[in-house]
Amino acid sequence: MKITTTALPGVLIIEPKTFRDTRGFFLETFQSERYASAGIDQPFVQDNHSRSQRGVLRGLHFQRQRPQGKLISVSRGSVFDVAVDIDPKSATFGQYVGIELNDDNHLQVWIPAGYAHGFCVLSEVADFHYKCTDFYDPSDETGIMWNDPDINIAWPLHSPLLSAKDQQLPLLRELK
Ligand SMILES: Cc1cn([C@H]2C[C@H](O)[C@@H](COP(=O)(O)OP(=O)(O)O[C@H]3O[C@H](C)C(=O)[C@H](O)[C@H]3O)O2)c(=O)[nH]c1=O
Repeated sequence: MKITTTALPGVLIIEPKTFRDTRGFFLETFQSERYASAGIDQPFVQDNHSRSQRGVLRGLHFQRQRPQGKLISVSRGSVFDVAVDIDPKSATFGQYVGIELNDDNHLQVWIPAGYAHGFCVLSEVADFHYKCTDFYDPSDETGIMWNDPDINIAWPLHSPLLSAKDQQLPLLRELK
């Protein structure tokens, strides 16, 4: 397993060891001791799976009182995954990292609690999986606009398919 740090504190890119043979491939998508040795040692309490069509963008979301750490992977298709530093006390406040995760590179991203997260779909369909360190609480969910000019994310698409909720998210500068 190869771990790469990013410009955002604690956000890691993980490349699990993939075993390929004439049948296909095998990889361990999570192993508690190995991931704990990389600093991913908070217990996971919920696994999520979303499927989206090409052009969908989900995000940018975060949780206010019970922020979730997320271990993200893609089992089908390709997405551009983004984490944004929304902590005004952070030296990297307002900065983001973005990376393509797909069913060929098998890359994963660890996003600690406290970051905003979103992704857009680059393939006909994408199956998106993430392990969370806290439970879902709809009353605790909020977010920021995908195309916030102060963050200026270089999304690889221009007119995403957004949920009604995501079309009305505030800008980072508007957060209280
Ligand atoms: C997130 C979530 C949603 N739901 C239900 C609530 C809605 O009826 C339906 C779709 O929810 P939503 O539109 O909020 O799903 P996404 O837009 O994929 O939200 C997620 O998108 C970005 C990428 C994230 O990182 C967050 O985990 C999360 O905000 O699933 C649940 O029952 N449990 C959950 O944990």
